[in-house]
Amino acid sequence: MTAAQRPRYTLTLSCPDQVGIVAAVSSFTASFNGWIVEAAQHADSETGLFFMRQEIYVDSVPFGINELRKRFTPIAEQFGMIWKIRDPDVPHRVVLMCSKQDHCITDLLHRWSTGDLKFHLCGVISNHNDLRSLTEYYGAPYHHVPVDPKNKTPAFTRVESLCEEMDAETVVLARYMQIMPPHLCEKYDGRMINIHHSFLPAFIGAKPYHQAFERGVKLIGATCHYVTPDLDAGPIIEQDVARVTHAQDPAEMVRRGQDVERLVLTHGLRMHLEDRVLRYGNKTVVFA
Ligand SMILES: Nc1nc2c(c(=O)[nH]1)N[C@@H](CN(C=O)c1ccc(C(=O)N[C@@H](CCC(=O)O)C(=O)O)cc1)CN2
Repeated sequence: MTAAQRPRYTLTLSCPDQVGIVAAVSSFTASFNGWIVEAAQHADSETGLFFMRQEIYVDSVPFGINELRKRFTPIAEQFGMIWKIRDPDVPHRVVLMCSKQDHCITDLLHRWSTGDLKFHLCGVISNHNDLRSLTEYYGAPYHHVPVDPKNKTPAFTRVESLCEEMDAETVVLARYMQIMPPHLCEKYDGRMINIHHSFLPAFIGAKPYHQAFERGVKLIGATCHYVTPDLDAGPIIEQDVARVTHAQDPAEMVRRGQDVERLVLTHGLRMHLEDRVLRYGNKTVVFA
């Protein structure tokens, strides 16, 4: 087994900044000869918040994860931490959502099938049937939930019950082209991820490439962000851009943009799955 394959606990925390946090957490780990293989921290001067992420070899901890959490609790309480220790033996349960565009979900399904992206795929939900055969090729359950534009409530009630039945921890909108109702955004706050096909905050809403063409931009892009009730305004996880010129029409912009979208979504999901994204307000710390 290589070092990279050696299982790790992931500890993430945020708390009011003060002297002694790193010392306290690191001394805690050292007190039982815990082996820290990765550590990162950020002190945000604007909010006075402190963020930390540590990876600790599981086999260096002489007791189980429940005992580890129990022993860490007094330190967390001392510093007023919001914290989590993730068990690598418990796979991250993910539901993917899509509409008709296949470039993002194809990339996610392939990377899931090869183990490049490590998560438990609970299933795929779509408002169209176009991507059923693709999904079933990968052996994943496909749930067609059509959306009636005149009354969307039944569809999103079904989406919510499916996500509950599948015990979804994270929901990924892989070019799912419906606006999620506020109650679902709140229920999956910080656990619903979208790929928007523009370099936000430019060109929110529908048809951003056409908006970009009309504006004559020289860069197009994609943004992976957490979903909030405010459309395409949630905390940003990852972004990237690609060059365009006067010579590209909207169709070519879409083609070039799709390569950016799929990589931005994959990278953003990877950061989320590895607990590298810590959210505060409408911003994030990403310990890439
Ligand atoms: N509550 C939120 N829902 C969604 C977000 C979000 O940030 N908050 N991101 C969008 C994705 N998106 C652009 O990336 C987007 C999708 C759909 C629409 C839209 O106007 N859809 C129409 C229906 C279009 C159709 O039927 O084809 C609508 O919902 O009325 C705008 C932006 C995903 N959802």
